[in-house]
Amino acid sequence: MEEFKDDIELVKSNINSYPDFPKSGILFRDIFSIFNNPKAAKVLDSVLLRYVKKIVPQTDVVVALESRGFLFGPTLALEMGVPFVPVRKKGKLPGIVYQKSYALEYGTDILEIQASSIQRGQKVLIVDDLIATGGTLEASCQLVRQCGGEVLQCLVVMELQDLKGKEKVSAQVESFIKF
Ligand SMILES: O=P(O)(O)OC[C@H]1O[C@H](OP(=O)(O)OP(=O)(O)O)[C@H](O)[C@@H]1O
Ligand SMILES: Nc1ncnc2[nH]cnc12
Repeated sequence: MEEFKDDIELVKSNINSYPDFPKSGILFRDIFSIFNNPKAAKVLDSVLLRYVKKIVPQTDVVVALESRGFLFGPTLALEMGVPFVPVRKKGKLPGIVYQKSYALEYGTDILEIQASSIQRGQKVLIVDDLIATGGTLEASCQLVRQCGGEVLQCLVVMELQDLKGKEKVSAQVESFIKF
């Protein structure tokens, strides 16, 4: 991670934080603010790609999580030349789906994946903007495995360390920015 330090500092300085959103007591870290500064967005894209090429080059499939994971997953998959697969909230994906209920920092929900989206044995990188309690990533790991995929690693831009979300996830989780 040392080689990305300066780039990460630039990205971090472009993340806006909002107290008491969407609920009282939550300090909301807004990933969209990075995209107000094209330089910061480009730097982040480059950090993600360099990291993946170096650490998990064997990735067969990139999975990203609705909705903020979609800011990074499809681009990364295109750049790596591998398929992109979405995990979405309940009722949005057509065809046969697997589903998993989960809890997150400010509520509960159900996630789904298309059953035929991953081939047995494929190595999967899961991408999202942020880990808070880890509920979303853990549900996604379980969905990928239900499809027959092997979770190589979860990669997030931000980690809310106090919530200890990594402890809930049954795969390695890497984050660039710690709050
Ligand atoms: O670690 P957790 O406690 O599970 O929380 C992290 C998740 O919460 C946010 O998504 P959210 O469900 O708010 O959906 P959105 O991306 O559609 O806004 C965020 O983008 C992560 O996916
Ligand atoms: N504090 C937070 N900021 C942004 N997204 C989140 N998802 C869960 N907790 C969050």
